[in-house]
Amino acid sequence: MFILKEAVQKPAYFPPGPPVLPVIGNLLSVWMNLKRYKYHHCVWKNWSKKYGKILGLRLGVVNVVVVFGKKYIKEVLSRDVFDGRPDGFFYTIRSFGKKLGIVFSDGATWAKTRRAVLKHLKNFGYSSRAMEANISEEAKAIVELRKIDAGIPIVVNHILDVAIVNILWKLVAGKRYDLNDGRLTLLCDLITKSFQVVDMSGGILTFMPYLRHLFPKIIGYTDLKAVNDDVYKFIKETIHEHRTSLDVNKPRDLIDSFLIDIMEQKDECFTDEELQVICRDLLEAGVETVNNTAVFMLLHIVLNKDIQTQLQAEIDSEIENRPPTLKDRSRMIYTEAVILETLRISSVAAVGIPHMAREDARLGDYIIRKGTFLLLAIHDLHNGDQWKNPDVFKPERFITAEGNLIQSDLLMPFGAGKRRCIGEGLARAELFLFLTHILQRFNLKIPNGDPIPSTEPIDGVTLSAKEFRVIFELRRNK
Ligand code: HEM
Repeated sequence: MFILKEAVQKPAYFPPGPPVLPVIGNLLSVWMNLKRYKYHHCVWKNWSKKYGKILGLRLGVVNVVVVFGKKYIKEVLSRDVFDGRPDGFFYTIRSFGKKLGIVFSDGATWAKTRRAVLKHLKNFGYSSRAMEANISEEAKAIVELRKIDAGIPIVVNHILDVAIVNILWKLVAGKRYDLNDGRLTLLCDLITKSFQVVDMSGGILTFMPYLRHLFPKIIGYTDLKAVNDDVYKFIKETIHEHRTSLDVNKPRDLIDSFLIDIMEQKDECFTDEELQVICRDLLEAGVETVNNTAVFMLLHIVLNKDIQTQLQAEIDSEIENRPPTLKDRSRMIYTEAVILETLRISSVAAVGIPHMAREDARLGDYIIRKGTFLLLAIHDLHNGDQWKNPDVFKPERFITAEGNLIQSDLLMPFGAGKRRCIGEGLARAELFLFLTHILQRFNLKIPNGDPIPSTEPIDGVTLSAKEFRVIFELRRNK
């Protein structure tokens, strides 16, 4: 086979990486290494052992750099020159072929959109007591539903996702769905499926987009298109309902407020398409991440009986039988440590969300050319040798000898800098309230005869847990 070390000329000072082939670059080696290492983030990690903390890849015709270690990850996250988002087909197919919304846009339009979305979310209760009440209402609904099937084994991977949509959708669209709502459940399943066919680098669809005409199913195009059609049908209907009942003097939620911005032409970037992509960004970024983390959290708890017992002891002594509140967090160090340990060991955003160099810039000893995609090795930062026994789920690593919580700067599940996740506060509040509500009422058990569930994730845009069953057994006197 024709493999030459520098068969394709890499730019001067490009970080070192595996040999590249003409046209496809490293794509063949990625594919072959995936067979061995199973996960994209493990392939990058293995190469970084040989080539260093700033790993240079050529995927198809795109330069991709994977950045390892706290120092360089922080540097990328804090410098404006690296705060772009990739242009590839995978990223823009979800937004009408353009850079719209918050997650995959950049420059001045992104900054304006991010500001406007945060302002509107706050106006409707984001980060307030109303949001807490909203999360608690959903946590109670989850508990009520589990009481019905208490004692019966159930697959837990999707028992939370409609509740998570509801919490966001109340702010975005002023709406709540029944936790068994058929359409919402299907929509969540479709989003999950589409997240599992591609990884965050955008896969073949970004690097060789023309292959979608030849192998649409294999490279994930069929699933992405299906999710596009269904998600936008749902969003367009929701926006239409809002438009037909809009009172410009009484905006009810984010969609109403944005429709008013569009009517008043406050800015040329406020368009109907922009609003649709914002809704999609919030739905996808805010549901899959929280659901996957919460499911991993339940998995670690069901696998570690001692941890479950300690959590329940803390809940019983600090909360007793009243509903949990966010105020309880400051006293519930062990519960908070379990959440941090889950965010560490099961880092669902394994390489963050890709950044892009907006100009040529130096990073370490290398020049990162304008347009280079930057993936951040967050999973490795959270699971590397810098942690003692990183493969062991041990909440105590986040607790000092005096019993205080440790905020480690090696833990960056939500990114950092200007593009830091806008949902961090919401996600942390959801994880706390879901966990405390559930363990206050139930013991979680693996059904007799079921295999011990694996903590090995499913690869994808975000990592997710493989399907497993749990019995929710009502606690005595609860
Ligand atoms: C455990 C849950 C979550 C995790 C682990 C997570 C993680 C992340 C990460 C790593 C980024 C990229 C930061 C960067 O580019 O440097 C991000 C961005 C983002 N997240 Fe989250 N997230 C979570 C929950 C949420 C929620 C609940 C929302 C909904 C409000 C949300 C909305 C967003 C948005 C809109 C962005 C894009 C920000 C931008 O590009 O300016 N996320 N998140």
